[in-house]
Amino acid sequence: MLITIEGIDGSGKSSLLNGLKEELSDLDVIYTREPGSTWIGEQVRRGIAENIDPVAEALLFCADHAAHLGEVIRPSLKDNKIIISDRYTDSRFAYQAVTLKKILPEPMKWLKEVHEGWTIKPDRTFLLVLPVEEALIRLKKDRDKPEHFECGNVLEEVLNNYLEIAETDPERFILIDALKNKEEIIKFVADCIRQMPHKQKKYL
Ligand SMILES: Nc1ncnc2c1ncn2[C@@H]1O[C@H](COP(=O)(O)OP(=O)(O)O)[C@@H](O)[C@H]1O
Ligand SMILES: Cc1cn([C@H]2C[C@H](O)[C@@H](COP(=O)(O)OP(=O)(O)O)O2)c(=O)[nH]c1=O
Repeated sequence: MLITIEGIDGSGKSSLLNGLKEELSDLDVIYTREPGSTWIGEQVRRGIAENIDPVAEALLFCADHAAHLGEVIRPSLKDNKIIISDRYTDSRFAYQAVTLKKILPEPMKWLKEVHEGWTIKPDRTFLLVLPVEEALIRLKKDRDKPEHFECGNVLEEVLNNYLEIAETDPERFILIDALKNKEEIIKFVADCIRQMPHKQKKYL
């Protein structure tokens, strides 16, 4: 079972994941993230830090996703594990549709085509919905957070993309009001995960 957590920078994804580790400690869960912790993930972070060409950056994120699928997602699904990923494909759809906007005529269409045929769709996605101004306040408090997208306008567009994507797939998405307190959010998501039917599926 593949569960993903999405939202703009500072929306509380890492906090939620950490909380779930405790709340779901009796379950055998694989926690993972994109960009990943492999050498490709390191190159993605380097690309972000050095503000590289947006197409190069988008393709690095895709390469990282391919490695993530090969190294973590597919093997864990084969073992019938519960996987919870901090960011996944929707991050590309939400963020790169903005960064590629001035380069490609239809970035979202391009991004969907690039992923077609090899990615694996999550069973459930929790989207933390937080107003950009609150995210910026939270991020300012965290000095160690990347500042790549700490520009309100970009995050505003990213948030809108997320909401549009969620609208097209209401069965997969659960929207969370990220203004609620951490404990309440963690408890709600943990309960949702416990209630999900965990059936054996066949994956490539
Ligand atoms: N529900 C919440 N209410 C208030 N502050 C929060 C909440 N969730 C997270 N935070 C704080 O906001 C900041 C960013 O949270 P974080 O989990 O790192 O977000 P992300 O991983 O999405 O960037 C951290 O200082 C965190 O403690
Ligand atoms: C996975 C992914 C992340 N990103 C961006 C979102 C973040 O600004 C940055 C780093 O991600 P991350 O380390 O998850 O940052 P945060 O914890 O603040 O959300 O990379 C993309 O633009 N596209 C992607 O496909």
